[in-house]
Amino acid sequence: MIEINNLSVLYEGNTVESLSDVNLSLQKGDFICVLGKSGAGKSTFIRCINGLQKPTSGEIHLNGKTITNAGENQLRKIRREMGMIFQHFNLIPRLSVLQNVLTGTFGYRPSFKNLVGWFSAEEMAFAKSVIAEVGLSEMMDRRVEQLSGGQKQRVGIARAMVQKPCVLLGDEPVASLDPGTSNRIFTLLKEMHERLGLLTIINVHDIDLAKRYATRIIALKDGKVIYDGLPKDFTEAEYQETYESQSQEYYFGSEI
Ligand SMILES: Nc1ncnc2c1ncn2[C@@H]1O[C@H](COP(=O)(O)OP(=O)(O)OP(=O)(O)O)[C@@H](O)[C@H]1O
Repeated sequence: MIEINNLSVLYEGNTVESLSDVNLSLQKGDFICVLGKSGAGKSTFIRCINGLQKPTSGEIHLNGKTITNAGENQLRKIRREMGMIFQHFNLIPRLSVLQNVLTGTFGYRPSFKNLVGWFSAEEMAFAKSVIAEVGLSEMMDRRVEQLSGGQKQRVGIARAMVQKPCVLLGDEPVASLDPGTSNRIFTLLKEMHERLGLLTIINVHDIDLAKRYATRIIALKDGKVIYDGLPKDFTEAEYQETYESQSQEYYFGSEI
């Protein structure tokens, strides 16, 4: 589904690459958690996949279409297929839940319709059904600035789902949320992932979440892939290599 060949990124002014010769084949059905310590290249990786960051060299293909050298028009079409959720939600605070979710349809609409804010009955009905799926039907008309962090991320997920994506990308989507809320958001993401047969790729700092929900873990270190495999095989040795420190479990035993 997504093929990544020899991907490297050297930001202007840097002497060290932020991604270095990354080669991966990512398949429909993979629920991938990308791990790595701060600065390892996780955000750069996600930003390359959705075309926000041009690589210095290498290519990314989504279902045969090249993302990395696509022009604006082509990129817009490709981006429709990729829903994205963010750490800080990237919602419009003064707009309602429904209005925010409807912005997810913009990639499919002629721009004059976006300007006048006209939505078809079908678009409205679909947006409302997705809002129901994320459990926010009661709050449809509430401004998002009045919601909790977990509720805001549910709006973010609904906005991504309204795009009818085949790929869901998340750049630290639970980093601002408490552990219980993070778990509920991951449960929702996994349910959507399975029901819609997505490829899901999420950057996360929480190794427990990755081990509980991912079907595949990719670990980055200094811009290189140092682990690509099953969560169960990501053990203390892999943890230490990724984070250059020992896990809490190692210090306290497996009872914590
Ligand atoms: N726009 C930029 N210009 C220059 N260097 C950058 C830029 N964006 C990121 N970098 C550098 O690239 C490296 C990887 O950054 P990136 O944000 O991808 O890491 P990360 O793993 O997502 O980190 P974090 O977990 O802290 O978000 C870092 O050394 C960072 O300083």
